[in-house]
Parts: sequence; C-alpha cells; structure tokens
Amino acid sequence: RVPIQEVDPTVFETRFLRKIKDLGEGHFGKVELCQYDPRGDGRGQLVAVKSLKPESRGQLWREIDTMRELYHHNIVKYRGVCSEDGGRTTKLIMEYLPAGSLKDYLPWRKHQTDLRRLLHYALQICQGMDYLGSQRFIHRDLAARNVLVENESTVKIGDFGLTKSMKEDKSYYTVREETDSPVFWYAPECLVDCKFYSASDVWSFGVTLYELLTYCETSSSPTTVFLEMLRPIQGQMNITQLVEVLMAGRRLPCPPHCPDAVYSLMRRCWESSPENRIQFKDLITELELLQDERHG
Ligand SMILES: COc1ccc(-c2cccc3nc(Nc4ccc(N5CCN(C)CC5)cc4)nn23)cc1
Repeated sequence: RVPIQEVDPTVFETRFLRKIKDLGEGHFGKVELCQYDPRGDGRGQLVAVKSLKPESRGQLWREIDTMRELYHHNIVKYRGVCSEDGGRTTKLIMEYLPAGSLKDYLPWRKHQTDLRRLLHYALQICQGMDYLGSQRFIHRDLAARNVLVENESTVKIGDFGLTKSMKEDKSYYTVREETDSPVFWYAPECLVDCKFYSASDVWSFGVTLYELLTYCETSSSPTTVFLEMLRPIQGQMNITQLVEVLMAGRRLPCPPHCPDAVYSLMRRCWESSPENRIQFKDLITELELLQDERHG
C-alpha cells in the first residue's frame, strides 16, 4: 500500500504564491493579495498575505498564534503560514475579503446603507469582540480600518497586529512605547497610564460606532473632529491636550441623523473610568433591541 501523502493545508509553499497587488500597509509591515496556485492552472484560491518588517518577526508569531486559536463568524479566518529562506521570514496567510475594510467600502455605499444595516455591522463587530474577550484577548486597535467587509451583510474583525493575550490572569496590558498609536481611538487609561483593559476595546468600539454612523467619511473622521476640537494652539497637538479635553468630559459629537438612542450607546462606551463602561455582551443586547425597533 502506498501511504497517502499527508499534506498539511496550513503550510503554503512560496513557489506557488503569486502576488497580485498590495492591500495595505501599516507600521507593522504590509498585506498583499496573492493567488495560491499549486496546480498552476490559474484557478488557485485568493488569499491575504501579511508580512512584517524583519524587526517585528516576534510580533508576527504572536499574531499567528492568536489567529490560529480564533474561530468566529465575525473574525477573519486564518489559513496558514508560508516560511521562506529557512524560516527566517514567515508570512501569515488569511482568507481574502474582496470588499476591503469599512473605510474602503462605506463611503461609496452611503446611499445603499441604511441605519438598520449600520447597526447590523455594529452588532457583528460586538459579537466578534465579545468572543475575542471570552478567549482572553485584548485587541487594542479596533477601528473601522481594521473591520473587513465580506459582503453587504457580513463584516469581520481583520487585523490582530496589536492584539495581546491576557492568559496569565492579568486584567490589563501595559503598552510599550507605540510608534504611531491610534490615539483618537484610545481610552483615557491608555493615554494616561499606558494600561489597556478589555474595557479599553469598548471605548475603541464607541469610536468605531461613530465612524459607522458617519459612513467612515474622512471629512468627519475622529481624527479630523478631535483635531478641530483641540484646535492646536501652538500648531502641533499633544497627548496632554487630548487627555485634558477628555477629562473635561468633551466627547465626539452626535453624528448627523444619528438617533439619540445610538449616540447614548456611544457615550456609554466613553465613560471616563473603565469599570463604568458598558460591556460588549450588553452592547449586543442593546443593539439587538434597536434592530427590532427598526423592524417596526
Ligand atoms: C492595514 O491594512 C490591511 C490590509 C488588508 C487586511 C486584510 C487582512 C485579512 C483579510 C483581508 N482581506 C482584505 N481585502 C481587501 C480588499 C480590498 C482592499 N482595498 C481595495 C481598494 N483600495 C483603494 C484600497 C484597498 C483592501 C483589502 N484585506 N484583508 C488587513 C489590514
């Protein structure tokens, strides 16, 4: 009997990985669209391939180990890894979502996307985040740019570059000096104490909900609005000014045409102290109630 060659489907060979285009880059490295075509018939699957700058290699393995353990309808699927030159460079292979992130998708679909659908996306993000929290992970970079669109009824959390595991039962993660941190998505405790709790992800979700209700348009983005609010006196905005404004109780404004009930949900994500913030499981309940109301 000839033994059937056991092929590990999560091992991708470089020679069959054909780059098609760049999908995005960050301080981490980059994500490319590739076709994996081992049969060479041009009918291989499309995949999103994340590679990191060499100095962040350790980070990529943490990200790979994170994604390997996550199975949820609203989290982008891990496909496998591709190691080159003797494992010195490793790439993370994920399912490819053709429509891109909410920031790529929503501004162009503004007129086909009603409030009910926005709340449906918000609910799915909370379901993904509630699952992430149940696995003792903290995302630390939840924003519309990291939420990917599978189709007009499904979105998935798509980037775990800053996700930290809280296995050793700590309740927060101490942020190292981050290069270009998404400060306008950060809760006060992250800005002041460099501490990231699961409740800090709830704050970021509130900002992401604000982005959804403004259709992810750059003109009304959190960065634009906060910078206007801070109107940097001596030009360059600094973290202290942002903290002062937040400690004074200032928050992003209610987006145009956003119902009070939805804005009050955002405000409950932006409570100054983490323990007073609403949790993802309660956000799910509230968003489901709002959905039913909208069913009429
Ligand atoms: C921070 O940059 C990224 C880029 C891609 C991903 C990622 C991870 C895991 C799966 C996945 N699927 C897609 N799809 C996708 C499709 C289209 C576009 N854009 C098309 C239009 N362009 C103007 C912008 C990019 C971007 C991403 N992106 N993507 C995550 C972070």
